[in-house]
Amino acid sequence: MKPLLIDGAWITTSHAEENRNPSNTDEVIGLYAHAGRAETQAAIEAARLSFPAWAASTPQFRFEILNKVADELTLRKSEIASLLSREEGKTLREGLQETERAANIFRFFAGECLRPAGDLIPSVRPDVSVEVTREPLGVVGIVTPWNFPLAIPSWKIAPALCYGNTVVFKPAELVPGCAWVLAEILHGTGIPKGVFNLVTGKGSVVGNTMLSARDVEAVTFTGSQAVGSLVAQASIKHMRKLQLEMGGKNPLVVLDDADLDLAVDCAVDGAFYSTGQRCTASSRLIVTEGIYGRFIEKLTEKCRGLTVGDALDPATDIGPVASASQLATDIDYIEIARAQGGNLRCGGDIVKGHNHGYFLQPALFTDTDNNMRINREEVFGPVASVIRVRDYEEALATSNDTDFGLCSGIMTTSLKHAAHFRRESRAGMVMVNLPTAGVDYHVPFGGRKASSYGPREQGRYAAEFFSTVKTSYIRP
Ligand SMILES: NC(=O)C1=CN([C@@H]2O[C@H](COP(=O)(O)OP(=O)(O)OC[C@H]3O[C@@H](n4cnc5c(N)ncnc54)[C@H](OP(=O)(O)O)[C@@H]3O)[C@@H](O)[C@H]2O)C=CC1
Ligand SMILES: O=C(O)CCC(=O)C(=O)O
Repeated sequence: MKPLLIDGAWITTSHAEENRNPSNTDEVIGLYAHAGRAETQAAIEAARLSFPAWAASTPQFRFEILNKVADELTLRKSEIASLLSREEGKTLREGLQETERAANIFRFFAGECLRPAGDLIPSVRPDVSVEVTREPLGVVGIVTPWNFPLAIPSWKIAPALCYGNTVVFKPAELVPGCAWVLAEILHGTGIPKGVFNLVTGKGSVVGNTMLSARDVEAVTFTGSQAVGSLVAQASIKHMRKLQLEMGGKNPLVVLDDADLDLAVDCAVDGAFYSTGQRCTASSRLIVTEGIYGRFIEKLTEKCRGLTVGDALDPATDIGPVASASQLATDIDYIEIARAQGGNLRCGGDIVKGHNHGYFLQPALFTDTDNNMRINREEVFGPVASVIRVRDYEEALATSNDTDFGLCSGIMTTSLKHAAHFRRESRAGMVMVNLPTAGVDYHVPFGGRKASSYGPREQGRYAAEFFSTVKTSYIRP
């Protein structure tokens, strides 16, 4: 059994669960301890007790710890990427990219430990100066989803530790393996005991215990809207600092003047790579009349050419869906879209001959309108739909007509339209002539409306969530 990490010690439990490879469900990857209430409370207590010393540690010490994690992730990237692909179903190429991204995130925040923070401001009063400093929050609870089992934990754990907080980390039940490797690496750096704690287990047990604990000063969560709102309700009782990253229904607008090949490539990448299981996925393709026919033809041809298969097979373009329940959700939405009048142009079938994995041929719908459920609700699978519009104005209005606001994109050679879209799109991130998915690791990440709540993640903006500001008035 792979144990929990609490207060610097590996702890086994009376209950453990196995995880399996979604490319081949006969393959058991490992057996992982499931924490109960008592273990979760012990992890929170360890994080509370270790906080003062970690908060007071030198930036150089924290820099060295985070840098060692980056080095180790880089050194072990092939092994870790292969585990990621076996556990979550991303292709090996995508697994390697995610592992490199995690290493870069730790390296970035190692550097952040050493960068100046704060301001010295003259007061409006004579002989007084104002010093604005940043301080850590305390114990931070980290709750993550399964779709980026290494990168999302990294972009929460690295800044939490960088700014002097201690951590209790609860990964998604589906992907304990990547979380465990991250814990093993952190432990191996010589990080003081209790500063980083791993509690694998159920959201309803570990997550709930974390949310009801007074000593958890802040919670950062990525996952579904349904669980996000539970996290918010539980946290508000404690007036706890909160950061939520939830779903998206991201539009990719394709205008008449777009480079056709580039538009098709970006649509395929954004909609279907990583099996469409990205909150930044381009699930709504909004296409103007003049390019519609040519775009659909090329896109359909390209979709038909995608190879769905085992995540570790180098010939695979699209790995399996991550779980049986996600596959059932995808199939449900395909049926709903059909029933509401969508035309299933290609894909949408379970791939034959792969009985031991969750393989779905990417589904492309045409003849949909923005009011259909397929265009209003997040599917989180390899399912995309095309909405035909008259012109740029209708495309912009349609792209903004959504409850979500994570990411948006436009394919055009018109500087005027690109600039207007960048300004008027009501999303946290805007892409011009790029897929909506696939973001940099050193710049702010997050959205608007139902997609996100609280300060942005990643880059220097992460300081807004993971630290608090103190304003001191000083008369010598
Ligand atoms: N905007 C974004 O950045 C992203 C959004 N998502 C969204 O996440 C969804 C898929 O991820 P998924 O992991 O299934 O999402 P969930 O919301 O089901 O789970 C996210 C995390 O919350 C935990 N959790 C579940 N119940 C509770 C609870 N009562 N209290 C505290 N924690 C709990 C889960 O644990 P357990 O696994 O044990 O249930 C998991 O660790 C998609 O629908 C997508 O919309 C995903 C990735 C990124
Ligand atoms: O598109 C990306 O690079 C990031 C996506 C993401 O964070 C997510 O799907 O959870």
